[in-house]
Amino acid sequence: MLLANRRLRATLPIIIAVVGLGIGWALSVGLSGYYVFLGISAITAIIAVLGLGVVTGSAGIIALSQLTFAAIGAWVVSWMSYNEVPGGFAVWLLAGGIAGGLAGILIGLPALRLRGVNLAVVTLGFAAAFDVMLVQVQFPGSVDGVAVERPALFSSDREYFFFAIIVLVICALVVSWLQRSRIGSSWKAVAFSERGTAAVGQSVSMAKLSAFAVSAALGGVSGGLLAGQVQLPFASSFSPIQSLALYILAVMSGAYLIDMAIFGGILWVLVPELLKKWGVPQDWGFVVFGLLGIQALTSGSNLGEGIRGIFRARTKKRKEAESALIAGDVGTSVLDVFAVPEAAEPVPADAPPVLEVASLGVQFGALKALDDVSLRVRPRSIMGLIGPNGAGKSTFVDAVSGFLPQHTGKVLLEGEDITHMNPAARARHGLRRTFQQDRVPPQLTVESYVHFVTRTRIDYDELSDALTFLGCPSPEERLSNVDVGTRRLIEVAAAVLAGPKVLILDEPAAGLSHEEHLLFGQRLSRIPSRFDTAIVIIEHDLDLVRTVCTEITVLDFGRVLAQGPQQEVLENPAVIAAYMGDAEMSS
Ligand SMILES: Nc1ncnc2c1ncn2[C@@H]1O[C@H](COP(=O)(O)OP(=O)(O)OP(=O)(O)O)[C@@H](O)[C@H]1O
Repeated sequence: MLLANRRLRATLPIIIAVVGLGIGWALSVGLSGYYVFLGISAITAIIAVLGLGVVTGSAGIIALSQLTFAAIGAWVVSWMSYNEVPGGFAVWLLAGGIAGGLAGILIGLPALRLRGVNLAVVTLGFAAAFDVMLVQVQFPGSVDGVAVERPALFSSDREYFFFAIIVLVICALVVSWLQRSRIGSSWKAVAFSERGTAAVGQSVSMAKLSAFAVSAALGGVSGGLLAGQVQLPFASSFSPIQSLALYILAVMSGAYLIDMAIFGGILWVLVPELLKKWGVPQDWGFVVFGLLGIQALTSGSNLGEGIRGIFRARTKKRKEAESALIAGDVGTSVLDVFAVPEAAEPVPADAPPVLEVASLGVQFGALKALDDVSLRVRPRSIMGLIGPNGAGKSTFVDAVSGFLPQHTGKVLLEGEDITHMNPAARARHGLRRTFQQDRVPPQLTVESYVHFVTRTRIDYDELSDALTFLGCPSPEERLSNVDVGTRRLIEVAAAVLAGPKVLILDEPAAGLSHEEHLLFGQRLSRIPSRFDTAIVIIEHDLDLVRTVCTEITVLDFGRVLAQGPQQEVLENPAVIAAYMGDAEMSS
């Protein structure tokens, strides 16, 4: 049943594409001439909105120049048609898309440094500047009235409508595939947390630039298609105000969902048409889109999420009822379910450390947050890093994982100096970390998140076993449906499954109940031998530290107060004094 569902989900885009083509063909022969024209306009808008769904909806980047990329695509197609470049319309369209994509990368470069309003200003400024230039330069052929040549097989309006449907289906399939791929996950991750993205070895710049490139390429294709539709394109079709309205439409509809991008593109054509029918100037359409956008931004949701929320709530209720029935039959301990074999060889006592930190120092202004901190982590060991609030534990994790490059001292991973690597490179080398705050992008499913973090596809059964062992929900579960405590467990599970040499966990059990804490401890203590991973855990709950840690390092005021085997450290009078007043210490 599960397998059948998974297969259906994998082939669903193809089935929908075939059905879409069928409907498109039926519409191309059934609609009257004017509606065919409107249909083509809707398709060009849908493709542009699909692009915005990638850059804004998925990657969370404000981009207000989508129709400028469309203008670039239209210009390239017009120029190639005017100069009779061999290959025909399909090749010109592809070239228009590539030109749009390249322009997107250029405009995306500032996005690596800018955010929010500043980025909005840059993209809108680019749109305005290009608009002025376009009015001067004009589209090739527009002055002497040389029309863009449509594809030979699709030269009539009806045929061109079907051609546009084919292009839309291809674009939607590509977007659907990208959204499900690791690169699509990186867009959603970067929208949620740049630090979280870098911590799993994904370049933040690459995630942002690829989103810009794909989005702008779709803009280019949309413009190229429009050039073939109108055959004599004009600058007024690509004005910055229209880009702005299209952006609002994408935000309002939730255009990272393909069906909602289609809905948004249809609205783009439908609203002005209705206004025209009612005798209202069509420009009032922008006001309508603006109001819908304000509603979406103030409510913090969009139409697509709203509709899906209703369906998900129903499915959740049904699943809860089903699992309540099944729960009575389960007798096996979750700890027994896991099938991954134990790592074979025990670690020799004189094995070199897998992580060595030497004389680490971090200064914030006058404050020495870390001062000459050194530690060595043995392979497959669990080291507890403890200390009072403000002792420097999180600063230590940030420095070791590369998020505080201004630190002094050295970090060696299996003897290799990684001090000068950025966080993503350190992660790829096998030093992974989790965060005190939730950094798990809620738009993903558990499976796609694990795929994103591990950078590889894990066999479904193996993944399910590992998730069960770590107390996580099933691979299909959406992260937006689980509570923060569980999301943090999933973060740990994914990091473990990435097979790091060293995994640093920053208060991983925060948000769990006391019983869950203890169960988590039991699970955690089995990870090093099963996954051949060493763990450094920051934890305030000394019960958990006692349960899982073989070695402990205590930080106080940024310095190492004590270090060594668990019992020895916890009985150290200086450590007890540092924790004085902390009831947990004496328990
Ligand atoms: N970005 C920063 N700028 C200035 N001071 C900072 C910064 N980050 C941390 N500090 C200071 O550095 C010291 C160490 O902070 P850190 O968060 O590492 O402690 P911690 O041991 O993790 O505390 P907690 O257990 O409360 O998380 C604190 O005095 C903190 O105020």
